[in-house]
Amino acid sequence: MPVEFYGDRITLPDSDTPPTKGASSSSSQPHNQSRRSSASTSQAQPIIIDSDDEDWPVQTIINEKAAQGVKNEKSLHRGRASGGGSSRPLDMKAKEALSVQLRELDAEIKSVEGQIRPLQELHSRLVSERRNLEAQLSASSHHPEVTFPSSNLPSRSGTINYQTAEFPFSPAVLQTLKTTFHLLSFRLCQEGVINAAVDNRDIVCVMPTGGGKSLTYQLPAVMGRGLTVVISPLLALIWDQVRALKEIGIECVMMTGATSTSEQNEIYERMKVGGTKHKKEIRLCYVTPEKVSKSKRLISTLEQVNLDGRLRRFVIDEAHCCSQLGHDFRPDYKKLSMLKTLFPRVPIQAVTATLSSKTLPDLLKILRLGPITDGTAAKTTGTVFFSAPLFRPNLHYQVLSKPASSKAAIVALGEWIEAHHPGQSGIIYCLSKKDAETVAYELRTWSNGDIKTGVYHAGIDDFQKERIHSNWREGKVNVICATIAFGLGIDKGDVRYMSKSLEGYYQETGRAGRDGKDSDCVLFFRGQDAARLSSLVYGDTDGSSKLQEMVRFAQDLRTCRKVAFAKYFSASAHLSASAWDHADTLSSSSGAISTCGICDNCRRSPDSIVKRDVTLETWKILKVAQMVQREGGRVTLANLADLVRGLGGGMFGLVGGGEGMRGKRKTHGEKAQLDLEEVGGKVTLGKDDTEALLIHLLLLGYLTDYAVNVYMIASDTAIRLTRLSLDDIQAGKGATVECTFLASPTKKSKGKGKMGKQSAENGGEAEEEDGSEADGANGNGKKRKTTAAKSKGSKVKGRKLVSDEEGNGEGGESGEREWFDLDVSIPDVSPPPRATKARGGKNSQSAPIKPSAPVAKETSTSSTRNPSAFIESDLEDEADNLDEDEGIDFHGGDDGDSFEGDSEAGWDRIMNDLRNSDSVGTMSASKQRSAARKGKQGVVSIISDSE
Ligand SMILES: Nc1ncnc2c1ncn2[C@@H]1O[C@H](COP(=O)(O)OP(=O)(O)OP(=O)(O)O)[C@@H](O)[C@H]1O
Repeated sequence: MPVEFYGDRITLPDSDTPPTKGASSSSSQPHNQSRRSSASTSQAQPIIIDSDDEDWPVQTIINEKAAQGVKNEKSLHRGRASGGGSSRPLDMKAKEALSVQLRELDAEIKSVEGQIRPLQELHSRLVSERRNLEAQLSASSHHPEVTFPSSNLPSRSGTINYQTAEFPFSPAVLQTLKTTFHLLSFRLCQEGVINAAVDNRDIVCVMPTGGGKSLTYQLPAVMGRGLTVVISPLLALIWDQVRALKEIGIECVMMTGATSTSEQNEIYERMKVGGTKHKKEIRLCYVTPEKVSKSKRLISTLEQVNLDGRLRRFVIDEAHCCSQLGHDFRPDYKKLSMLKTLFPRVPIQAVTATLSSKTLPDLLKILRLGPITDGTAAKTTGTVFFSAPLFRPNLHYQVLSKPASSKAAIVALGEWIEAHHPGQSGIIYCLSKKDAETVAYELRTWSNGDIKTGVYHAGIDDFQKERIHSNWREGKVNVICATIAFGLGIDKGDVRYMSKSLEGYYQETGRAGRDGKDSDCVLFFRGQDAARLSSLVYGDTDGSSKLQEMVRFAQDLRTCRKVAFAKYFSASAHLSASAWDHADTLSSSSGAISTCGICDNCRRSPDSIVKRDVTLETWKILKVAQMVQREGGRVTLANLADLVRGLGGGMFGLVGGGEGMRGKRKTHGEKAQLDLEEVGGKVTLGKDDTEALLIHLLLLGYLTDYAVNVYMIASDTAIRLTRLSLDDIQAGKGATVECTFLASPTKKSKGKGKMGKQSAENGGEAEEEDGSEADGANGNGKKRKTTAAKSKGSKVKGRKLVSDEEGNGEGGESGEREWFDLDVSIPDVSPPPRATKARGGKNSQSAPIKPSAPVAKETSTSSTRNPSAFIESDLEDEADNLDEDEGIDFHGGDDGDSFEGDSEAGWDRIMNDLRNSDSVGTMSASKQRSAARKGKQGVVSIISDSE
């Protein structure tokens, strides 16, 4: 009679009485009797052990007779002797007796383990031998349905070059590529990785996003018998891959939290049995890391498959998620270290596109992999390492300046899409779920429905996600407005258009141009975004430093984007800078890298940017920041930009309880006023340039931020300049600070004289600091002229421009502001805004981009290039990131412009539309409440609802 053991209870399944917790048996029989009968009569019957698996009952089958019967019997007797199962408090003697029994049991378990181990080893050896024999047989019969041995003998040097087609199994590999995957040739290091996989090696493979990593494990998986388990982080990725594999007739399954119990039962059964006459063997099983770490049933099934010699390989996709040092750490990935412990002989293949030098050793340690060995000269032991050029020459990177107002940003976005990729596929990555929803709605409204948008983020339920995903695939939706939840793994060939980190940005842009055709990756960026992003990365390991690099990338008007990526990712020889150019592996340590010739900075006209001496402006900014600090105030980046430019009457907010320089205690919400004459007058840079300079000073370390990186203060470094007087600075004393700005065509046409000693330089590094600490004159011995003096003429001209173009010709502050907002130029690839749709807003700001010669490869025009793109967008002002409930002072958006969603009616309209729309996802209830609350309060403040 079978006995079921439910955790701490034993029941007789055919008993009438259901088992009750704590009781040894639910039957009327005495415990002893039931247990004895179970032990004595259930030979060769399974004991079913329930586990704590969350999703379904877990059953580990143990053959009582073969393995544990005697031991179980013993332990049952022990339990009986000690009154196990009783809830009576135990006296000292009984406790001691139990402890003794426990120790005995431990000793016995240890001894049994000792006996099992040699058997397990023997089993693995036999399985391996069997594979060898099978392979030899297959080599002679040329039958592709086999597994392959490590049959490529090392060369004389004792190493193996996997990147060749000289293996006994190479013909079968090529045949599978063509007949099963319908592909003609390999890309990048695919062939090497596949060879190493067929050779049963542990592998780490770093290939660019969209480079074709999937094939490197899918192809070996369909050669020969056995099951390959792919651990992948995202449902969207899993759906996509399983769908694609099924389309080409490969037996694959997925097991996620959404898989029903009956489906799972069937899958487990099929896994255990392998191939039968009626059902083909499952070749690939996709699971989430959560499933692996939580499901004992899955693990026990895999153990059985392994014992049967059919567990071929574990693939860990997006393997960088294992490491806390990576940009996307996931705790369940870390638990994958158990794989090598439980399945020491099953090879592991870790694949990723973004693996930094710091992450690689950590990854090896977590996955318990051996030291790496180069795939082109691999030792016979260790983990074979492959990497491929990480730069994809079909991706055209571009950073566009995001207009200050949300509405203008939508207009810029919409115009860009319609100009370059009308009616085609794209993804707009947004910073938060709310952003994604708002952008989707606004874009669709702005375009009168021409741009069909959909929303995809973690708050959308699985059913809707699937629907949006398939609508997008079928072209019913052109543009998905998404958070990174839509990012990893989405494989739609014709995505053309588009963070918190460059790794994330690289991943996101990797969705574009996966069919190999030219595509655009556009980052809409504004300095204020940095503050908003800062609060989102707060708490992330290295979050701030990663964000700094992202901001540096976005601000950089000179460095080739490919070089910038390479610099960032190439901190070690493992991922050398040249890895962006060549299919190098570990052996490469050369730092040489060519420019891409196709990004905005490569194509930028040399005279469209100017490098200016901004030491005086820097001094003023730092002085103002110090004055605000001394007064007990606090300013955001936008506030500080306004303050130094003399806007808002020099007012700034104070923190409650502080004591200002006038010795008076401040009340929360109180404001103070700044006298800019104390610092020699205002900074006369335009709004955008001032913001750019503030970010530049943040990157140089003169300014720093605090309170979740929202407020700006002068750093300790600031003293290098602020210790000097205005006269000293004007006399050219102290360090020189330079910054590169976009040049306006208007200013340029007025001649270099107006720029003073500003120089327009092309190429080389972006902004740099002279670094001279000498208190004497500048290097050129001349006095430092102020930008104010230099640009005075232009300023007046600017006001006139405003007057001419917008008919509001007012001077003063707003005139200045408008003039600087006119300090923009539309990339000459853009068409003029459409006159038919009376849409407000300014055009996106960018230096004129003209194809510059020589260009590495011919760049397509918008008409010939595959028409769609990948856009990174954040449409909220930094104030939007703050919650008024947090008691943080802020001064609202500096443009006074807000979404319609800021009013209750506006939100209602958005939500109704979102609900009724076929192409746009719905908004969560919490968001609705939040929106309504904000509407009532009339405050431009939106709770950050990031992923
Ligand atoms: N050898 C090849 N020839 C032609 N197309 C290929 C080849 N290998 C892969 N592809 C195609 O390239 C696209 C991207 O491949 P895949 O999804 O494997 O990329 P990936 O490296 O996993 O990207 P990601 O890291 O972004 O998930 C797919 O559409 C795939 O069919």
